[in-house]
Amino acid sequence: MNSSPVDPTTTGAWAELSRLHGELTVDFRAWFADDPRRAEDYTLTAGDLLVDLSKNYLTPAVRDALVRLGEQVGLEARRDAMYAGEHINTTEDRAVLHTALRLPPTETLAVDGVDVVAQVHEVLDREIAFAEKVRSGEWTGATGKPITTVINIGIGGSDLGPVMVYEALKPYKADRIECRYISNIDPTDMYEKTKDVDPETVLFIVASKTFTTLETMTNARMAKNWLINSLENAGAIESTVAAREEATARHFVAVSTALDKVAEFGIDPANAFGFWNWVGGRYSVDSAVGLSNLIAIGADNWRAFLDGFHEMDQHFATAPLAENVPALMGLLNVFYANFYGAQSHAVLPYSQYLHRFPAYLQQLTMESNGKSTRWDASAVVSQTGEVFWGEPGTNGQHAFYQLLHQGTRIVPSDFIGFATPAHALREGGNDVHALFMSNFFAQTKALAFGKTADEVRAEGCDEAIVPARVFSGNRPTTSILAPELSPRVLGELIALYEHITFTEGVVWGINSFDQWGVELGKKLALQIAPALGGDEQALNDQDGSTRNLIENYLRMRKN
Ligand SMILES: O=P(O)(O)OC[C@H]1O[C@](O)(CO)[C@@H](O)[C@@H]1O
Repeated sequence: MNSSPVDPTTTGAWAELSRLHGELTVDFRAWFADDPRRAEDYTLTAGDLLVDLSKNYLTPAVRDALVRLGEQVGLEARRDAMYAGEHINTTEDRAVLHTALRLPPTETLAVDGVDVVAQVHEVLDREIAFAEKVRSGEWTGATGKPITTVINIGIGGSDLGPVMVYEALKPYKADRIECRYISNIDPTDMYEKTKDVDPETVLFIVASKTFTTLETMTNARMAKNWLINSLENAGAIESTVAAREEATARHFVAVSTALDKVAEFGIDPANAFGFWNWVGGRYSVDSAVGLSNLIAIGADNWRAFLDGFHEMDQHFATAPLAENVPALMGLLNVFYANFYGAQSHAVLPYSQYLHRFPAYLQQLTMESNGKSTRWDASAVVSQTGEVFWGEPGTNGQHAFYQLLHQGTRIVPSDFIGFATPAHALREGGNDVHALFMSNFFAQTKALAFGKTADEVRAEGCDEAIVPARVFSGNRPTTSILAPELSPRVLGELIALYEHITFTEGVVWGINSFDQWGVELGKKLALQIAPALGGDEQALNDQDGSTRNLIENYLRMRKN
């Protein structure tokens, strides 16, 4: 399975797409007028998601060619290899099995001789038991008070997923529990998140796959000092080693694949929740990394969340490519990136609760596919990766949509909306959610169909500014609609983008599961840190620009 990837540019499908790209005149007005069934024909479902692809550069011939591209690069075989636990993460010689995190307990999946489903459910059951104790108040801090604040300390995949899910599922969370997230090594993050916290009722979750990440371990040590000092200064615990150990055990738990390092940190192994090296950090929110979310929303909602992932996993595994939503969306992204020169992709959730979804997707997509090397170590043969970005509607409309509507670049955009809001407020007799969703539909309509010069003129516009008020239209969007933003639907959405990312990676021949590109900066930071502490040699070892910057930094610094 890890033999050289197919060079996509040599496939018949690529040649066909190239030909179609050259011939195709995208004209959504004409395409919809000529084909009354277009909307239906290109609207698919996956789980609870209705996905309207009709405002994309799809014709029957393009769709066929995209499907053939998937076939010719071996998308289905590689997907099956991933699901079966083959070591498709070549540079780390690992299986890639986030899909096993959501398999029902009735399934089995032997990987390297071990049933991973049994392992997953053993940890899940322990997590659920722990979360229920915290939620019920049975789990108390060192002074006997129930936990009211959960602070997750982690970064990257050990933070972005949990924050995003916490924000997205706030309507499902227990009232008496608040979760906070400390990720940045900027000490102000720690300061702001702890300054008003009662140390007697806080629980820290140290989440780190490796348990070596500089930011997380530094913040975890700071949190431990803060906790012990705060409790001692308040006279809440004795100033003894035993009291400190007891306080650490009551107020700290860990999530990691490196349980030996968790014990070294002083966290009771009984309060550590493991996962496995076959779960990539950015694919880990549905592992124990989501413990803060499980505590917030409870076991039933958490199971529904996992069911949503599984539903999408099954769709990706079984739907024919022509109806396979993640596969088609991934293949379309390749079409835009490689044939239309699209460099970025907007994700525009029409839900304030999804305000961290684009940030979460940035790590998922860009850490996965921002690569120049293929899985057999050869150089890539086409542009790879897309810059994912976005903000919730309607905020984005008043910020960057100008570029989407009238800019010179093509920015394929995914609109995500929900039929029923968590809070159906009204204003002046109006249903505000309906007003909100009217904007969703209006934007996708405007992007697709634009406004001609004649239409502008018909409004009596001064001829001199007609060109500035023309909208070209023909800007591609995908509309994703779901009944409501429930735990299950959120699981489906996350898995959808995981599989879109995978699909793109397979076409480009990329190992989407390593992240060597983040290593160099991490190492250099460790070499540079002594220079900021006054080490002359370390300063002199730097290049001219870095040395100059550090000298200026030291001059400006007040303390
Ligand atoms: O969970 P860990 O091991 O602390 O790693 C945090 C993050 O750091 C990275 O390794 C690199 O940024 C991410 O892939 C990962 O999600």
